[in-house]
Amino acid sequence: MSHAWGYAADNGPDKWADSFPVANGARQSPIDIIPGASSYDAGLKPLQLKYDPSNCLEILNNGHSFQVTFADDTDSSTLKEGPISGIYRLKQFHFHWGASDDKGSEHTVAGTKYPAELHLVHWNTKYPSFGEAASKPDGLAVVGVFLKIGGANASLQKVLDTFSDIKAKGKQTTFAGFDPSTLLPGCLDYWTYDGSLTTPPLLESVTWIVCKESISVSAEQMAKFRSLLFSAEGEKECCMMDNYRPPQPLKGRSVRASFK
Ligand SMILES: O=C(O)Cc1ccc(OCc2ccccc2)cc1
Ligand SMILES: [Zn+2]
Repeated sequence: MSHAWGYAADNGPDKWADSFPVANGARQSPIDIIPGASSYDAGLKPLQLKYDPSNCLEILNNGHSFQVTFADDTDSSTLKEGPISGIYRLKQFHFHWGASDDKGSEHTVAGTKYPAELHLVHWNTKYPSFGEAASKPDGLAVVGVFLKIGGANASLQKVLDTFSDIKAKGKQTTFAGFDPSTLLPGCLDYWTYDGSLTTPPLLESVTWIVCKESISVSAEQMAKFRSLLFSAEGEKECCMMDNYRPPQPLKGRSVRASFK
């Protein structure tokens, strides 16, 4: 791929293997989760998520999604327990979504697509930094949460209210004091499997933790997601939507469930 990766026909998921051969690797993400084929593991612990809103720094349009970035120089916003060992620090969260409400999530559940999926990205503090951790098989842990059309989500609205400041690629603005735990479902039952980043460089370093329960988003709020741009200021406007990779081959991996 001579030009940067994206989600269009000429630089999208079907083309990523040209520049990132690991795209055809043994532990790629996302996957289609088939509940009946997952195995309940009584040894899986409940997730221990503790986030400090004062770590929330800014929100950025990176041209692929928007992301909310956190200070990760201390253990004040962490993921522990669940399927992982040790302490993983929250680095950022972002979303993937569709052009319409019938698609947009990366993981699917027995073929069902959700309109969007939230990813909370954490890195293993046994490594010195996110960048170092991202290249290790146990380096990252991403909590995935499905968004389902329903009532408006007041917590999500705080994020959407910043969009006028970050409409174009490369725009960022201060976003302080946001508590990401307000975006989590009430029940933290999950599926877990070994996978990868779902965007280039597609590194096979992610322990995926996908919540069974979704959070709500209104159709009007989903329309707001689609008002962001893939394009930078001064470029031909291209609305940000369908920024999801489709499910990848399981290649013999097992998916464990924390619930019966
Ligand atoms: O949640 C996902 O989509 C996986 C994912 C998680 C983190 C992420 O960070 C970008 C990045 C990671 C490693 C190296 C360069 C860039 C990129 C993708
Ligand atoms: Zn993601």
